Amino acid sequence: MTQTTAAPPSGEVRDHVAVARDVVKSYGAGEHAVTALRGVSAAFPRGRFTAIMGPSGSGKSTLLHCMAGLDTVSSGSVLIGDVDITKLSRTRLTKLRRDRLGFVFQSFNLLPMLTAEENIRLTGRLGNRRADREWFATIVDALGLRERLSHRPAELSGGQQQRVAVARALLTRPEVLFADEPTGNLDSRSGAEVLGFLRRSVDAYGQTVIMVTHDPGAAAHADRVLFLADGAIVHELHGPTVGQVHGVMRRMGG
Ligand SMILES: Nc1ncnc2c1ncn2[C@@H]1O[C@H](COP(=O)(O)OP(=O)(O)OP(=O)(O)O)[C@@H](O)[C@H]1O
Repeated sequence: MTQTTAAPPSGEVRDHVAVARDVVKSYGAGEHAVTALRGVSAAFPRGRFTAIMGPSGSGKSTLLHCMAGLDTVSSGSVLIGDVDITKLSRTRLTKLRRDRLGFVFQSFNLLPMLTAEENIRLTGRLGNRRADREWFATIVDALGLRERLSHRPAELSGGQQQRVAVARALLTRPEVLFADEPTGNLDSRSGAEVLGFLRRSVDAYGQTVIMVTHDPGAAAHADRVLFLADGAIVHELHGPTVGQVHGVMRRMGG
């Protein structure tokens, strides 16, 4: 197995909540085959915010989906904690996703007939213990949703709907929150609110966040930015500024 500097030796896996090892992903077969990931290795530290950037078609969403068990890999492995999810049966993978991972997508994916509160509680796995009630209240207040809990999605702005989706994703205290273009459908002010909350969830609650974005301003909220080009990680920034992210994207032609 080839290993890049981005992947830790196996003894260090416990410090990384998610690890990709030499992940290859091809779609289709024969002359129509497209290789979206060409042996990507990357480790995602616990309690850190990582952004994934790169030109359109570089493999960002494919990497996120493979890391989150939403898509299969062609070869290589993906660890969540110490579990290689590429080896799990479909049933066990579904359970792991439900129990240990959270998801936020560009489209908010709320159920239109349910209120904001019902959408947030949708996973149905929050008990009525005091700690659970307090966590629900903490998230709702931090996201400014207290006055909106009885509203249906159609009665909420895009930014409010995405905040409901973020609340739903965080309610189960996932080991990793995966976000695919979470601000892609939002105006810049609503986007900044959602990003500010993701940042606070990392700083205040130790949340691990892995986010795909096109937006250098969004990526600058992260602790680290990985840059993909043509299915491979080609650059990495720590403590990125908007200007630095722009600079790398410009050099990549993105
Ligand atoms: N289901 C699929 N079937 C066939 N090819 C696919 C599929 N999904 C992605 N691809 C291809 O894999 C490559 C990487 O796609 P991916 O969506 O991961 O890129 P991306 O960097 O997220 O792009 P964008 O920024 O435009 O969303 C592209 O060439 C894309 O056309």
